[in-house]
Amino acid sequence: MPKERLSVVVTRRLPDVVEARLAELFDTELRTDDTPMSRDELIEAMTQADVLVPTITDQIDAAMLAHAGERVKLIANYGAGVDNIDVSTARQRGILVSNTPGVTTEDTADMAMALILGVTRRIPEGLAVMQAGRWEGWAPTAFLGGRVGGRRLGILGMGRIGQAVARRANAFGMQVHYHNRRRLRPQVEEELHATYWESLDQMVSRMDVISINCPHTPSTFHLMNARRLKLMKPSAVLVNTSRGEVVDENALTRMLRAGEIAGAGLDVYEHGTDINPRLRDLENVVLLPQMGSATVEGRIEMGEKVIINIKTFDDGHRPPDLVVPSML
Ligand SMILES: O=CC(=O)O
Repeated sequence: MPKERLSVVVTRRLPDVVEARLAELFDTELRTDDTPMSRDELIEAMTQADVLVPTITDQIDAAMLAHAGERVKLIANYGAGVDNIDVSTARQRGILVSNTPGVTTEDTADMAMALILGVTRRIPEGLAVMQAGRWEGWAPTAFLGGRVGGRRLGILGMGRIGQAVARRANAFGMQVHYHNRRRLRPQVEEELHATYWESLDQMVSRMDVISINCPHTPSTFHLMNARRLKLMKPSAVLVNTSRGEVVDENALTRMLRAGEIAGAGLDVYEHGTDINPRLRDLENVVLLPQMGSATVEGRIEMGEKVIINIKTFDDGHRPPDLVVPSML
């Protein structure tokens, strides 16, 4: 008897090629409109399918997993960060969780660098002047930013993305420093010309630019709290392409407004789209709508990862990108 096809529910629209391949391989229910599923729809999907493919904006908490019943066996997250899923509870209930690491590393690092350049070289201010037709020509003292080369960059979280940011920063002549739970191997440190700081406080107080590249976990929530933000030099800039929850957004906003920090480049926010309105009208801030991993290539590769994880599971093996609580 032929094996029954695995049933898969996808919570959001994905790139066409990814949806087509999912539909070819599995008994797949695709989303027809590009709105997020409600809490009830997510629970229902888990009661009806073997595999749920959520995205990073679908919150899957313990209560939902408790309502999900016995059906769902794998949550194949379309995204590298899994802070949207209660991985420990899933594990306890025998549900596997996989993610899509690696494929968005370079794109996200590009965006971190773009934000560093955007803030220090005042790109949005220049763009706004051009778009308003207010440019009065070159002037020796107009739009003066800071030179990126020679600045000290402190990378908070030296995983794949942090290291990719370090490589770019080296190419721009920045001095690379980092703080991480684990120190890199000496050879990798040397390759990246990166100086390790055991004390995050000390690193923060000495850097010109801080780039946040750690995941959001209970231990990184508000790692950049008001006290630590106050340690930053008044001339320093903060860039975040990771998760908004790592930074106390209200404290950051207050300090930016008071001129206690020179600028910020943000791609992520503590409360999703509910951004502190006092951040929006600041000139020394570059705000992006969480587009760090938004490349055509990256989003297709994320889909390929999801498919490989499901297919491997379907074949009776351990999905290659299994997330276990001890990793978090
Ligand atoms: O933010 C994007 C991701 O976690 O993949």
